Amino acid sequence: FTELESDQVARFQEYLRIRTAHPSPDYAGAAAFLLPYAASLGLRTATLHFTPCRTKPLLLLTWPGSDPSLPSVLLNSHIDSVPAEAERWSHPPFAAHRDPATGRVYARGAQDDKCLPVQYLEAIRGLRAAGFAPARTVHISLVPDEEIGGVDGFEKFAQSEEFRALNVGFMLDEGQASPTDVFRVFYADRLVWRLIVKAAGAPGHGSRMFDGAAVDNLMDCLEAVAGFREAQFGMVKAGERGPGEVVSVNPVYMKAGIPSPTGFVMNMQPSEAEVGFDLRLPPTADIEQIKRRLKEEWAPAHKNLTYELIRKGPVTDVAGRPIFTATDESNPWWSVFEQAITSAGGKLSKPEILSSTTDSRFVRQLGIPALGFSPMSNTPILLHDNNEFLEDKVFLRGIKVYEHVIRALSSFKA
Ligand code: MET
Ligand SMILES: [Zn+2]
Ligand SMILES: [Zn+2]
Repeated sequence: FTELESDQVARFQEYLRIRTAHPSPDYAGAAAFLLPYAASLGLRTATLHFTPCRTKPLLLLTWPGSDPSLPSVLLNSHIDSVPAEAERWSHPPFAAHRDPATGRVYARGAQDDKCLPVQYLEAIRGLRAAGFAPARTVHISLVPDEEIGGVDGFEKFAQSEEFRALNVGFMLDEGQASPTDVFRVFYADRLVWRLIVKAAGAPGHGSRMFDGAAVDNLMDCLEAVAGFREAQFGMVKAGERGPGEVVSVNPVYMKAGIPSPTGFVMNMQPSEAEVGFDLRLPPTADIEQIKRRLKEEWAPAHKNLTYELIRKGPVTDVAGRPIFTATDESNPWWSVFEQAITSAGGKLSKPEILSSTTDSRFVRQLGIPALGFSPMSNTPILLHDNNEFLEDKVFLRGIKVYEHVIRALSSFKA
């Protein structure tokens, strides 16, 4: 590595060591790292707040273009991460340990998505060093709370006067790693709902066999959901659909039992039980059909099951259409982006629907095109997983890719 490259990896590690994981993300620590970093590159910086407590800053970094009348380019990244089960990691999740043999940097957020701001900023450093000046203004937004739905983050930002004033023409946001050597790009996200099913039932002695116990009723629900899940997953396994093109429904928590000082009472059947599901739908999926299934098959009232289905975020754009960004000649930003990847020596896979969900949905809802892209090729998909890592060489290559991408997007004149 050159001295610059070693410094770039070191800055990535420094950012990863700031504990921005939920449930108590250190947003102040992240701001104290990112704002002076951006200022040292000559960017304008601003901090926005959308909560009265002002503990959830949204950082806005700006590289002014020579023609401010042109719509701007926005590069987004969320500051927060999901939690980590430290004892199950081979390296501590906030140490950002770099394995000298493989170059892997291990940390919560290494892929999702704390590589991005450092790559954006280092690409700008490279472009400035090369004497490049953008025609369009380039903004970087670093937002709180993406992992918990974005309610106090991008959702409020997208509705704000400050956002409108940016006159955003196109946004790039996080994508997902690619296990092969092509880069993946995403034109839509799945819609995210949370589903909670509660079962009631007759309590009784742990030894007694009877029908209609709460856990028994809940198991009927789980079985019905499992059948549906298997059919959806089957289409992915058979290669008929991409992982973003089916409905996923996965149990993420279960609650039942009567607590005792040593755990749970073993000889009583409880009168309540509960399960939470992460439910995701492709933008064109029929939610009414899912609701019918829920009422009739997954959580029928006659089995003493009740449910709550809560939508997280918008489902259609300003014109009432499913939220997605065009990846054909109708969207000039698409070809500029595609050509920039080629000029960087990269290859793109066929545009996909992201299986997870990002802040892009709030921008697409406004009718502004947005693509999900994280330049991580030859990398296993480890977001929200244990031992999340990104290889130093892959991280550094990403900086070069963004140099091409930012150069092209900010020079593009319609
Ligand atoms: C609950 S909104 C989405 C949060 C996160 N990005 C996910 O896809 O799980
Ligand atoms: Zn993310
Ligand atoms: Zn995530």
